[in-house]
Amino acid sequence: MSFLSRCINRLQPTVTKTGLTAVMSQRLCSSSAPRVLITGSMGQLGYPLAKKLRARFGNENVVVSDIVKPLPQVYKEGPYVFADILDFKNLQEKVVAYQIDTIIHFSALLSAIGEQNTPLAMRVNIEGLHNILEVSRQYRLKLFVPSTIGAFGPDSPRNPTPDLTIQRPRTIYGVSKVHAELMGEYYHYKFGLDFRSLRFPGVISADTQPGGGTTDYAVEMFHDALHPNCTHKCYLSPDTRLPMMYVDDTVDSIERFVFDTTSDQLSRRTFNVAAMSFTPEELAGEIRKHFPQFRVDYKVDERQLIADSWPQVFDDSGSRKEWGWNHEYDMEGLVNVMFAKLNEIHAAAGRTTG
Ligand SMILES: NC(=O)c1ccc[n+]([C@@H]2O[C@H](COP(=O)([O-])OP(=O)(O)OC[C@H]3O[C@@H](n4cnc5c(N)ncnc54)[C@H](O)[C@@H]3O)[C@@H](O)[C@H]2O)c1
Ligand SMILES: C[C@@H](O)[C@H](N)C(=O)O
Repeated sequence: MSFLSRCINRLQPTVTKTGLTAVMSQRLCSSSAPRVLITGSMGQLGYPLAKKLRARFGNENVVVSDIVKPLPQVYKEGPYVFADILDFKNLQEKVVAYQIDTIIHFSALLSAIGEQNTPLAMRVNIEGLHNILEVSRQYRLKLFVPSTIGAFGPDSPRNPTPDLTIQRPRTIYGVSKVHAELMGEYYHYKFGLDFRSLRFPGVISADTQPGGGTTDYAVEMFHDALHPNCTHKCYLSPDTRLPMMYVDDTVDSIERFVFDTTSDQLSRRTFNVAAMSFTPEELAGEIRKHFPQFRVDYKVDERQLIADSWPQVFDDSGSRKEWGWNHEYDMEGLVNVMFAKLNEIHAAAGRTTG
């Protein structure tokens, strides 16, 4: 029996004619390293994750995609492709051409920007997710879709917020993320899709900027502390407590959860992950240990209402127990690493800081 016939014989009888080709090509191409497609990879999380996965699986095995034109260096590091998640055929083509077996789906409009353009947020976060789920079902891919603290709302317990509780968010971002969690779980139980999701706190990073979230103030504070004025204008009140995480922990959690955890370790498909929680005033206090002259002027705006409906402290005991999650950075570690990284970036650009 030829290799090809053996592959065809192993196909499940329920697969349709179109699906047959998809599964066949998937099996013929399987090798030890996964073939990963990251959508929305030019945002805050995508590029750091791509770097980490490429170091482990090889540059060619991690295809980064977005709808934006990146800096020239991105093209030199490995495959970068245009993938609009609203274009189903375009997604199918990328999955087939690059022999993809895993999608990390990052494309989204975040909480604050989503409120400014609800129709677009619905298209990208809901219609786009439907395309990603369908392409993953059709080609039998593993699928990771991040969720967020924003998937909870004012009726949820806020301190701590457990994995399973009331979820009635009041932003289109939160509604679309609850939808993603439920649809992914439905595809898992109905079609056997290996869907996984982690709910992240606000992510803080030095070399990539956030894209319109409610937690962005925490990133901006670091940049402002290094500015000659050493002043930050904060759109949240001084005592607004929110869960936060350093980007290296975020990337580690995804790597471990998606690539080092087997399905039978998991009792469900969606988990909270946490690292620390702080208020603007507490972060400013930690920053003042490095820059004693650092000042914060508070002028709250509409993002306060969003923050007031979100968890203050996230209970991630499920992740710690079931798949061994453990964070590395607390608030002090975060502040140290952020200033070390930002100083490197400024030095490389020939700028002085402070
Ligand atoms: N950054 C955080 O604090 C945080 C926290 C929790 C969850 N998340 C989730 O993680 C994911 C990534 O977040 P991020 O901070 O990198 O977001 P981001 O806003 O920085 O990046 C999103 C990317 O999606 C792309 N995009 C928009 N429309 C698209 C389309 N039609 N097709 C393809 N790509 C499109 C954008 O060009 C952008 O590069 C999101 O799903 C977000 O909800 C992020
Ligand atoms: C929390 C997270 O989902 C994102 N940083 C936002 O604020 O929208």
